[in-house]
Amino acid sequence: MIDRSMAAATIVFLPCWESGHFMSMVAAGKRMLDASGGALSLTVLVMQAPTAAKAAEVDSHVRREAASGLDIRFLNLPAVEPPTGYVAPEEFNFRYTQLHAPHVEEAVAGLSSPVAAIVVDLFCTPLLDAAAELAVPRYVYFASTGAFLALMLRLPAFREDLTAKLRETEGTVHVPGLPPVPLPYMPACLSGDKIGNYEWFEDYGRRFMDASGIIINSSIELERGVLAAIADGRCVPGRPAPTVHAIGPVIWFAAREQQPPHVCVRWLDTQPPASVVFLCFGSKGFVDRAQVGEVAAGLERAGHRFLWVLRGPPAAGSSNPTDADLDAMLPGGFLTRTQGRGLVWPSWAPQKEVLAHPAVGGFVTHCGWNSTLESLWFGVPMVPWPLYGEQHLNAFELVTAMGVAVPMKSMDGSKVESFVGAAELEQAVRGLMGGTEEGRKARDKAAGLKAACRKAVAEGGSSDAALRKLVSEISSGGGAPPP
Ligand SMILES: COc1cc(-c2[o+]c3cc(O)cc([O-])c3cc2O[C@@H]2O[C@H](CO)[C@H](O)[C@H](O)[C@H]2O)cc(OC)c1O
Ligand SMILES: O=c1ccn([C@@H]2O[C@H](COP(=O)(O)OP(=O)(O)O)[C@@H](O)[C@H]2O)c(=O)[nH]1
Repeated sequence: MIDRSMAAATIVFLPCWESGHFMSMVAAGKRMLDASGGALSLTVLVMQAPTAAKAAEVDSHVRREAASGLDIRFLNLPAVEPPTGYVAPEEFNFRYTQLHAPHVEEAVAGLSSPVAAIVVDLFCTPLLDAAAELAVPRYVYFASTGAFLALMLRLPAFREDLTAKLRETEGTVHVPGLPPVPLPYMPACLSGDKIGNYEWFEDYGRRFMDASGIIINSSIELERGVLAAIADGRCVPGRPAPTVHAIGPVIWFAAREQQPPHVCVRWLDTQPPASVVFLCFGSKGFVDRAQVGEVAAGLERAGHRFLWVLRGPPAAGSSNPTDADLDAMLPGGFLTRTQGRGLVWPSWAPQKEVLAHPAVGGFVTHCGWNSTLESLWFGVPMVPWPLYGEQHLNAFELVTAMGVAVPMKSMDGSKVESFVGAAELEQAVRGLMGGTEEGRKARDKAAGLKAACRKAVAEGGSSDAALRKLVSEISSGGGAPPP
């Protein structure tokens, strides 16, 4: 039980430095604060990001959120020396995170408020050990899909089976709650020549079992099958998985009231309802010049209105795309030929405002989970173009389980090609914008999931109920004790 005579108990959050993870977790924390009705505060322990650019991004999030007036404290952890001699980003991330363990212990020991729970990002589970000594409930925040969680939970127990399967070039993998998943839809780090990263990923999955619960940015309505499979113990044989608290969609909106509308929004204001296809590929997405040519030709031939966020390759030492030089990247005459019916935006775009706009009728997306949830929140059907991470699995789920997306030919059946030809983009865009029965069905399904998402987080909805139960569990000190 938490001692009420002391300061409000605090939930300690340990987010990953990637913006999509960091902001998703802070937004979830705000919901937890709100649901606690003042019984809890939030302490965010901020690891210094491994690059200066990422550290600056995190810093700007922290400054903005710290000024929000909510009961959130941000504490910077001391910097650590980045590991060397790693072979994969997953290994780097694991080791870099783990190096923060003593700093986390020290920071938590120094807090003046009692600690009600510790919540770590899905890629920071090495830090669950640091929390073990404190005998408080410890949770994982999972900023991706239930399907990806089901797969990660399966990795340790099915090591032999799965590694053998993943080394093959054809076949399917059983992700409980999903139809059989063709191998090319496995997260990139688990397939082909990257299989050596299996053990790092397996370790993340194994550590999930040490948590008192897993808080996921999803909802029963979006992923009933996989969430039931996890709850029924179909992922880890002989041992129930921790309770999964599906509190999503968690989406964060920036306040822009004081600013004039963005150029993209002003352009959309001049377009007819549901007439524009939006193309945007997340915080990391860019394509090379050859691929740009195919996209341009595909859009020209499809004949629909479009808003295309086109970014340039990252500068040396960075993984973030740069603003694109449109004249250098686009085929000659493209902008003139498509004037009036297309806008190519070379920089960061206000994606949520774009998806919320009535003129937008479809979204060609890299299937990052935040982008996907934003699309569903506004009822916009998608064409998946997965790029990295778990996005191929997300794409499979959107097409096969949710029915809200129209696949490109390059993603049909058992193969996923990353290079997309003009003809297949043209065909998919035509379908998405209502030219095929498949596209019309995807639009209807997306409208249905829009309603379901909003119902889930409204008072009395499934995600709202899960959030309140979670917060009540944490504030009464009654979460399942860590094993
Ligand atoms: C966006 O920037 C980064 C993303 C990742 C990243 O890496 C990754 C690696 C894997 O082997 C498997 C993954 O599943 C995976 C996922 C992943 O993150 C993305 O997170 C987003 C939330 O911000 C979103 O949910 C996307 O769908 C995920 O793909 C790693 C990274 O650096 C370490 C990034 O900069
Ligand atoms: O031009 C852009 C590109 C991305 N985003 C936002 O950045 C996040 C991307 O997160 P996601 O999980 O989809 O992909 P990631 O960038 O992590 O791969 C989402 O909230 C998008 O709305 C945006 O606002 N403008």
